[in-house]
Amino acid sequence: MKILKAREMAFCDENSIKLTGIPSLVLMENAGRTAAQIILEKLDFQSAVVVAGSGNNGGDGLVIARYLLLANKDVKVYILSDSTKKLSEDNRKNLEIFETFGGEIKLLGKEDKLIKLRHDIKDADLVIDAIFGTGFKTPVKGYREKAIELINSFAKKVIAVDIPSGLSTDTGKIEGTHIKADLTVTFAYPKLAHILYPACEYCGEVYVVDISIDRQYTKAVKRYLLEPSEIVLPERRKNSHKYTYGHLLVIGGSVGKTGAPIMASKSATAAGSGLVTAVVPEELDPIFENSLVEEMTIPVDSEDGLFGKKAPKQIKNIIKNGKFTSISIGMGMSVNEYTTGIITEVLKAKIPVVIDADGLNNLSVIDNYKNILKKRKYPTVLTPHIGEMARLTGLNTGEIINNMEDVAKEFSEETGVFTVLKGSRTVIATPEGKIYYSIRGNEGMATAGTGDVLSGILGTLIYRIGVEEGIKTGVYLHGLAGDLAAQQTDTESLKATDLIYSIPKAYQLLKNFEPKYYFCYPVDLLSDYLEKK
Ligand SMILES: NC(=O)C1=CN([C@@H]2O[C@H](COP(=O)(O)OP(=O)(O)OC[C@H]3O[C@@H](n4cnc5c(N)ncnc54)[C@H](O)[C@@H]3O)[C@@H](O)[C@H]2O)[C@@H](O)CC1
Ligand SMILES: [K+]
Repeated sequence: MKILKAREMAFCDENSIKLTGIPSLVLMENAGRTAAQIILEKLDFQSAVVVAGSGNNGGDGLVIARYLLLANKDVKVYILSDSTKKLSEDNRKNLEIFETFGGEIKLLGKEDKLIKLRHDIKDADLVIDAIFGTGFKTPVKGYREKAIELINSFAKKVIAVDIPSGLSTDTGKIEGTHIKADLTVTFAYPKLAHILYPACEYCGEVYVVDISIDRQYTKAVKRYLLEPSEIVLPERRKNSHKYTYGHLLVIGGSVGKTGAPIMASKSATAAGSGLVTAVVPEELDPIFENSLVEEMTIPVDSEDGLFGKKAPKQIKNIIKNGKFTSISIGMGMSVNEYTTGIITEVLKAKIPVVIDADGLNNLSVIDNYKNILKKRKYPTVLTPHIGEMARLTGLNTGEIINNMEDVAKEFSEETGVFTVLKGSRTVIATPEGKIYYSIRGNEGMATAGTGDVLSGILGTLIYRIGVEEGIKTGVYLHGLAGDLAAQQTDTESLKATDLIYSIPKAYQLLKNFEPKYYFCYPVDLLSDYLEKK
């Protein structure tokens, strides 16, 4: 499913109304009725206060209020405006319909009625926040801000219509007072604020409902949420052998950092590589031999436990003479002139390459590395975290954190590589400008080695199912393995090897996943599966 920005949603709404001919009141009716249905289904309550703004979000709130009234709930409606003349046309129309159905509204256009609002919020089982939606412009001030504060302080449960009021649709940033919701019902598509941290933490569980907008008007949007129903899985054929499933070359390791390539190699086997070979510094080979059972090693020249002078040429020959199907390089390889030479050789390989960790640090010290990437004719995947991206681009970490999507997109478009920019919400950018987000993963994965696990998974899957699908599935599988591992332990104690052991279960969950939602579905389609321990 796509993830939209406010203007992309508005463009789609406007064109659906103008060109497809669906009346705006029908869209609003669909939005409000389906939201009411979710509220009635999910929550046990008798009384509700609807706090509505003057725009179309408020109009949705009035439709919800009508359906709650029809369901025999006690409904009180506050409109945050001093005059019905200031309401949007569809809002006013729904206000009139609500009154015709016997509903009562209170106009709250200045601070004088806040005490009454506070009293009603305290009395009610839940509050419906329909103050601002996608038309919100920060900041919120005056009595509206106070109303939001009252809701946050006294409501037993808060349901946000479209987006918690006070959050900006297009970013994860928090810029002022905003609603803290327990549940959000949004329309047609999720928006960035529902997905990105920290804003998404204030949305509660997010449901997306279809309101009959015409989706042809979002064709230009190339930003997607990875979904279990769309994930492509590798397949095993009965009549096959290990070479059918690829031979991944893992290159990495140095004294003190042997675990990194070991975890990448083991993850590759768990992700379905037919064969895995780790190229490692010779002096450390016994350590690798000891830990890697199913995986092979090729020791190359080393000095003081680091890749040595002859290593680049040896690796060049290994790649040339072996029948490898992809390479994952960088984990724990350290940075010196020889390792830089190794990266240069690897970039000449005529197979897909995943570069992570020190591989990226080596890359960033190569003059003109962007040109080398641009000229490379075979798929390249870079998996930087924010610090590595800062070294690659020269941007400071703050600039990257605040513009993850744009930074990844520009980098991929400029260099022709696939970028997996890792963070609390990993962003994938393709050379053609597509963006993918995954909502899988958790804070427990902010621990050493989880990146090495991702390198091994990606190295395997970009061969098994193609580069773009391999990255999408790999990132999702990695996050899901983390979520499953977190259920077995505590997020404090989660460790990278737990992820490797959870890969089989993650595969099974994805293989057995059956989408059962139409018109209305949670953003996290696996939430039911993951809650069950
Ligand atoms: N046809 C459509 O476009 C549809 C829109 N829908 C709803 O309409 C919403 C968007 O409606 P609107 O564009 O009318 O915008 P909103 O209802 O989100 O809010 C805009 C209103 O609030 C005011 N406002 C914005 N920021 C403010 C601030 N900081 N302080 C005080 N006032 C502020 C604006 O002047 C305007 O009156 C969506 O979120 C959704 O809930 C749905 O009904 C589905 C159909
Ligand atoms: K809202």
